[in-house]
Amino acid sequence: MATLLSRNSTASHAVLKVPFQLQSHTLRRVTGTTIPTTIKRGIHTKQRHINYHSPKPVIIQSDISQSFGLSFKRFNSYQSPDHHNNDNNNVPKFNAQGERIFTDDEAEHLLSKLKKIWSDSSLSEAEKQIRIDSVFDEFQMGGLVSPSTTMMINAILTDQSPDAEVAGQKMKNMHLFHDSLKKYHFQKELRARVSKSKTPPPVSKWSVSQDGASTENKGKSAKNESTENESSKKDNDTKSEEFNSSEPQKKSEENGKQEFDGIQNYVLLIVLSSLVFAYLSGGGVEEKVITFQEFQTQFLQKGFVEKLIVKDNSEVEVVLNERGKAQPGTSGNTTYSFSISSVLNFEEKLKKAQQEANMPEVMWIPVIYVQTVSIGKALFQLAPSLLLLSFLLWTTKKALSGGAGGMFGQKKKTFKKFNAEKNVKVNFADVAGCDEAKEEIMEFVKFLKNPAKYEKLGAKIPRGAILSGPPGTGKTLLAKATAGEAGVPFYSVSGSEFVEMFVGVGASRVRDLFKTARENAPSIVFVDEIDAIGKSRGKGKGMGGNDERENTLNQLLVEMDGFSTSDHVVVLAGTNRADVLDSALLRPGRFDRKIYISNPELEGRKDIFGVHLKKIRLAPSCDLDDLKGRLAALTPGMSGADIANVCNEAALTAARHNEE
Ligand SMILES: Nc1ncnc2c1ncn2[C@@H]1O[C@H](COP(=O)(O)OP(=O)(O)OP(=O)(O)O)[C@@H](O)[C@H]1O
Repeated sequence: MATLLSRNSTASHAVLKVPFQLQSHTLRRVTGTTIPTTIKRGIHTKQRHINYHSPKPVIIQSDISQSFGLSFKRFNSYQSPDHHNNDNNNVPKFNAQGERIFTDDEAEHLLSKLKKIWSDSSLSEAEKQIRIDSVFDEFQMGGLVSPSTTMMINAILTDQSPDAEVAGQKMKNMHLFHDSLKKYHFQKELRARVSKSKTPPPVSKWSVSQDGASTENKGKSAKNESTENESSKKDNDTKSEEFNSSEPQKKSEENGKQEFDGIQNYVLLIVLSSLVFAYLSGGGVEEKVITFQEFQTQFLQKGFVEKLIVKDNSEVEVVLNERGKAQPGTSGNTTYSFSISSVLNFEEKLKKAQQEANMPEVMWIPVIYVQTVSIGKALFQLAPSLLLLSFLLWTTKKALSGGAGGMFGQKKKTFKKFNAEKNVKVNFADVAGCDEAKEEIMEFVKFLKNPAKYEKLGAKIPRGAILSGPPGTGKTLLAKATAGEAGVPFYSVSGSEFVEMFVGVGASRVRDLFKTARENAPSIVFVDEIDAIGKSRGKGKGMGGNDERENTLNQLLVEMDGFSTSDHVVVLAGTNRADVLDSALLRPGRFDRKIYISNPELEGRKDIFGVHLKKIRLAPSCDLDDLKGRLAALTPGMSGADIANVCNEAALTAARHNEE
């Protein structure tokens, strides 16, 4: 019989050549009004032939399998269902090749099940496919070019149900059936490959064995291979007669099989490399921005869109279906997106576009709305607040932990680090003159050396002494010599060091100083320039009085009250202005000894010259006693510091004149 219908179509990735041979009762329906137009409009069909009573079998030839590198089951010839099957309707029927054959009722039953799933809008695409897979399993559905598929196509084309009478519905059912079946077999093939890869690999023909088994294996392997090759060859020969383009696929299968065995050891490496590469290259996803018109003409109208994802109401991502992804020029790694000005506007345009494409409402593209939270974007938005918060936390922490230390590059001043001397080398011999002062302060030395002697008698040693007098008279030197004589640690700090711009810092330092002294008792604390903090309180109020200074003084008073005589800490303080000190400081129980050190008299100056002239090199002709007497006579009113300076200047002058 002559060809009933033959038509070339250009738009298809899966080229099908479909000569149909239909049963006579089917052909009667096919030759009616519906079928030819339906066939003409079918996609995926490049060339179709419907042979009326053709002696040749029905052949559907597909290169879909090549597209996926899969081998779908084929059949060689269509034979009558009655040929090898019994008449029991409940028993599935198979042809001579073991392929499933449907009766008309079975095909219609399967179709009705499929239609029910396709039209269930409550299911996602993935859920639909899972249900379809189980239905196909139940019916033992054959491959894309099996008799069962032919019968299903026939059933779709000759569907007499009312819903199939809608214009274009049969064509859509064809598409849906084709897609579903393709996915079903694709999954099946993948599962088969995975299970195959899990089985232990056969002994390689070139594997080395210690015993003779290798030869046998080799022989077996070779035999199997030759058998396989033979059967493969035979199969090829048979197929080459009937399938015009089966050769490339067969080669691909053979090559794939060999390579699969050969490269399975490298799969893990490749997967890992791919993952690393994908990670480094941003997942290998290429993003393409398109216009709405491009989306409409290149994707929507061609039926390549599975769904649309509207992100943040501003961008639409186009998710392609399998056919769309398989199109030349597109790839699974490419995402297409376009921008929208407003969701309403977009919905209107999409609706219009789908109507223009004559898509029935049930087939309209599903649209999903998502709100994406970009970490980078969120961080960018929060950055100013975070920065401000961090700065506040940092400054607060600094102020609390070390006072002002660190905030403007200052480090926390610890008395241990800067003004702590545990082995003081200075003693009273280094302090010349001021014998009265030495006598008075000697009492502290004795107490610190042997406190038990005083405590036994119930005597309370004075807590502290204020050394006052003109600058450079040796107050600090005397305090240090006291520690040296007593052999106790000496902690000294200047009053001005307590005063900082931050509230609470001075008081905190006083606490630290006394804490350290107590921990290392017996010890001597020396506060130089105590007038910096110990001025009478209340003066200067109303003119920006220094509350911080008063806080520091209060803390000093508290600390001096706080330790008992058993703490064995003596507090000495130096000042040039004893008259301005707060009376609270000077009361008994605090600085109850006031030791005045004036500029040295003649004898005192003579002794001081004696101390400092010893440190410099004198001319051999000089008599030290004579010299220091004469110098003392020449320097009335000079302080100890002045005398030390005179001696030093003399040494410098001698050095300048290259004296030896
Ligand atoms: N009596 C002294 N014997 C030996 N050297 C002294 C004497 N008095 C002062 N000097 C010398 O003068 C230097 C300064 O002395 P010191 O710092 O003790 O004076 P001060 O009274 O504490 O001064 P200020 O009141 O300015 O703090 C000492 O390092 C020391 O070399």
